Amino acid sequence: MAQLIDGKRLSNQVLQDVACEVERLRSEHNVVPTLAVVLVGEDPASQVYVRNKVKRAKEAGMGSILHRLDAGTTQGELNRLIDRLNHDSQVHGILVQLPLPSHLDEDEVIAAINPAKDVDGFHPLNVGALAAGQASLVPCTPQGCMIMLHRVMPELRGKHAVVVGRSNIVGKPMAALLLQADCTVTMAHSRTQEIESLCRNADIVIAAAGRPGLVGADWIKPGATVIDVGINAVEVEGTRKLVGDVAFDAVSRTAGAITPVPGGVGPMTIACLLLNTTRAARQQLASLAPPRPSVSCP
Ligand SMILES: Nc1nc2c(c(=O)[nH]1)N[C@@H](CN(C=O)c1ccc(C(=O)N[C@@H](CCC(=O)O)C(=O)O)cc1)CN2
Repeated sequence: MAQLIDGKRLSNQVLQDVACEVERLRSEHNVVPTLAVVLVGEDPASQVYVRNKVKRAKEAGMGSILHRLDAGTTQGELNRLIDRLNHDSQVHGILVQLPLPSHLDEDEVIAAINPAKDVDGFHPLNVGALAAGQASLVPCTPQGCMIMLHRVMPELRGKHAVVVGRSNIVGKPMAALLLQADCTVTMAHSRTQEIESLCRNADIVIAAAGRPGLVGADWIKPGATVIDVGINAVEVEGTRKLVGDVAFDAVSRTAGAITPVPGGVGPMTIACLLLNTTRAARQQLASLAPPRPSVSCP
């Protein structure tokens, strides 16, 4: 049976580190890292995620401000709120919960966020920096996946990883992070041919396609590590249930290690969001500090 990678437990460890860093920023610099969360509309899943983000931020001693806007909010109104948050020195991180109602342009909203406060790591400047292997704010879900992977595979160098799914939020940044860790990376998607045999050759499979139970036991090499990013609500015998993109029971009998859904990648996403907020606060503090003299004074 595969080793279970417990996202709930690991995320609590990350959140403890976040709480320590929050306390350091407060006691040493009188700064309370603060996250502004923007939710537009009434999407039920988004409301749960946003509530959890605000709750975890408070538990870690951070500031959090929730901006709930109604579903009819215009692009101009949303852009003006982002502009206000960009210029608010008490706000260190800005997150706009996705998806937005269809009349709003997500790309325009993301591009309007100050890249230094873009704790989702979705701004084109942060995306480009990650692709170029430069320091940046890294998207939360892939960052959480890397923490989980490192727990069971301390040495990633030379490992063959297949990422199933090519979204901007998960697939693409995930591939960039695996490349940075010296993995050999294959990206697979709905048009990929022979996807099963590609995965069967992989040491690591990241399932992020958004298709319940897509990855079966016959896709997985014995002993491989499987990270399930899918969070799909399905009805089983009249009851709503959350399942991943991986057929968990079957794959657990083949894989070496596997993440569950729920209790896997989801909690890590929120923990990494708060980690990014402390990093953004620290970075903003450093950019305010007077420059140090480059030569020593006599
Ligand atoms: N601005 C963003 N929007 C969205 C992101 C994101 O990273 N930034 N990711 C997803 C949703 N998401 C975070 O926002 C998210 C999804 C799921 C979970 C989570 O903890 N899930 C639990 C189950 C929760 C439940 O019972 O419904 C789990 O997997 O155990 C956290 C965050 C899309 N939008």
